[in-house]
Amino acid sequence: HRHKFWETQPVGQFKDLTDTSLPEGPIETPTAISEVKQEPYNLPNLYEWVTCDMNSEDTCAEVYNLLSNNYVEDDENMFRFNYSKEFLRWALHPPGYYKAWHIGVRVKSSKKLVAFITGIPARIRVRTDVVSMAEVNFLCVHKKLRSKRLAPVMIKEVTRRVHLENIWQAAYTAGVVLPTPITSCQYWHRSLNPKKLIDVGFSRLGQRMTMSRTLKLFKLPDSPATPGFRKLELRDVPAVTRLLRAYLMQFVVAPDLDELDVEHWVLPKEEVVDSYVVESPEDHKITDFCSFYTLPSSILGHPTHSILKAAYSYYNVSTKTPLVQLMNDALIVAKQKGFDVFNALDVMRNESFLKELKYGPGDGKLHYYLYNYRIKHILRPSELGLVLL
Ligand SMILES: COc1cccc(CC(=N)NC(=O)c2cccnc2OC2CCNCC2)c1
Repeated sequence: HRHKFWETQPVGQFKDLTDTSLPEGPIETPTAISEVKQEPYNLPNLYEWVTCDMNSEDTCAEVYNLLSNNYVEDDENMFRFNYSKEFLRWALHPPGYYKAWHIGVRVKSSKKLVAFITGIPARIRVRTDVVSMAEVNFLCVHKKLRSKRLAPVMIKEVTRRVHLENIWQAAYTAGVVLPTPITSCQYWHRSLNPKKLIDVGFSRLGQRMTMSRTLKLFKLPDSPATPGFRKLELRDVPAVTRLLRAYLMQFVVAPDLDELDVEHWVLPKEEVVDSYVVESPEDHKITDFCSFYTLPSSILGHPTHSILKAAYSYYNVSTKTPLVQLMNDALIVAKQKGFDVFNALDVMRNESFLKELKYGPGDGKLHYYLYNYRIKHILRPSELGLVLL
């Protein structure tokens, strides 16, 4: 009824939540690859599958335009994610990626791209179990093709192609509740450019607050406070990998990142991802690290502003600098770079700095899911060490 499709899938079902006899781990056992459906699922007649080569400028532009006009909007339909082409190429080309997992649907006659879904390979640890998974993302169906039940067949097709690579689990997020979240995170926003945020309706002037009082409230210093705070460089990757691996061990679910992963995911990339280290002035050791990714949103129907420049907290590790000070330095450099807002989920240890750094709660939740992997108890957001793009 409500979840006609998801009730047919190997995911935690709501009815099983109370059945504590069910073991933690894979729900269905892997099959031989020869057992996996060899041909693509059937699409409605007018449409055909296409593999999207994101290294092709034309294809990347088609994907960009589809997402820019049809991807996720906020609950009030005032903003829509506007992932850049550079960001999409970065997000979809991590070490070991499969081009076949970048799946499009075209109209046979016009060749117009009308739907998209992607997977990338990732090693995700669940407690002590490191599992090869697909991170599924960017599911998008053109606004004019909604309710044609295209999403279920796209999910089945990406699952089939993931199975063909002998991978049987996946991780994904959604703004809606599906069977069954492993955790549900609250998102928070820290104003950097409060005047613009109020102009475009992202924020409202607090009660008993004037604009000048609001500007003062969110004002930040011109430069970071922490001595040794600097941009991450290639030479820092081994040290940051050690720092990050040790830090992520405390969480129940977290990526198992090696140096190549860290180099791909956190080496600074203009307008895509920014990352900073704290190099101790005494002994030049890397003691802390913070990072955020660039995900602008289109502002729908505003007369003078068209883009909201948003930074999203990514991975942050503090071993010497207090996390709150490290994250305030992240706000300072984000403001210097012209971001309007800095977003964070209440995952990992983020709860410890959100209120102190004047984040306000967002009006929605981001739910995390595992495919074909049952966990015994729903996690607290602070037990989650995984940030998806
Ligand atoms: C401000 O523009 C928006 C445009 C579309 C949706 C939303 C609300 C929203 N759904 N936000 C999030 O999902 C979110 C809030 C904080 C941190 N990460 C987030 O989502 C990330 C991770 C999941 N994939 C999308 C980006 C806001």
